[in-house]
Amino acid sequence: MSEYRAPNSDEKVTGYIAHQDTNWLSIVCQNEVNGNEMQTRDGEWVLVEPSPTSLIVNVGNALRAWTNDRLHAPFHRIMVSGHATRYTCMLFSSPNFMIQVPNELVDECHPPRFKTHDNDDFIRFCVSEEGARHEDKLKAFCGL
Ligand SMILES: O=C(O)CCC(=O)C(=O)O
Ligand SMILES: [Fe+2]
Repeated sequence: MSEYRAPNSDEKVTGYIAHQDTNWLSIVCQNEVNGNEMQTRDGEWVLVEPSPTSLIVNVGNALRAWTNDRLHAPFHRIMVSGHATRYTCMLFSSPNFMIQVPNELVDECHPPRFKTHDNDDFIRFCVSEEGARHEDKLKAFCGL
């Protein structure tokens, strides 16, 4: 669970800086207080506004690697404003095994994008000083 305190102002403040998830999939349920913004491939920030009965399902870098970059792991950030505290409940699924691009996803138009790697090593890289220096941590860690 996460709690994002209400800033009690109309101005948007950062609750969580822009990042890509390291895992396979993230499933997020929020208490009807918006704040999750996703970046499109064109660099535009879009507010995610799920219905009260919807969940946000987000692709992380592990699934991006396994699909040879075909699934996009969007940068996202949490921006909050107003007087309501935002709560989210999240489920992260994270593979703790080797990630190898399947042959079926490699062809002339889609050359291999990532070296076979242990996802635990990738997570360690993400939280290291070296990892912190890179915006696209997956590419920096195992990009081809
Ligand atoms: O609170 C949210 O909507 C998502 C939080 C998030 O992006 C994360 O914990 O990785
Ligand atoms: Fe996230």
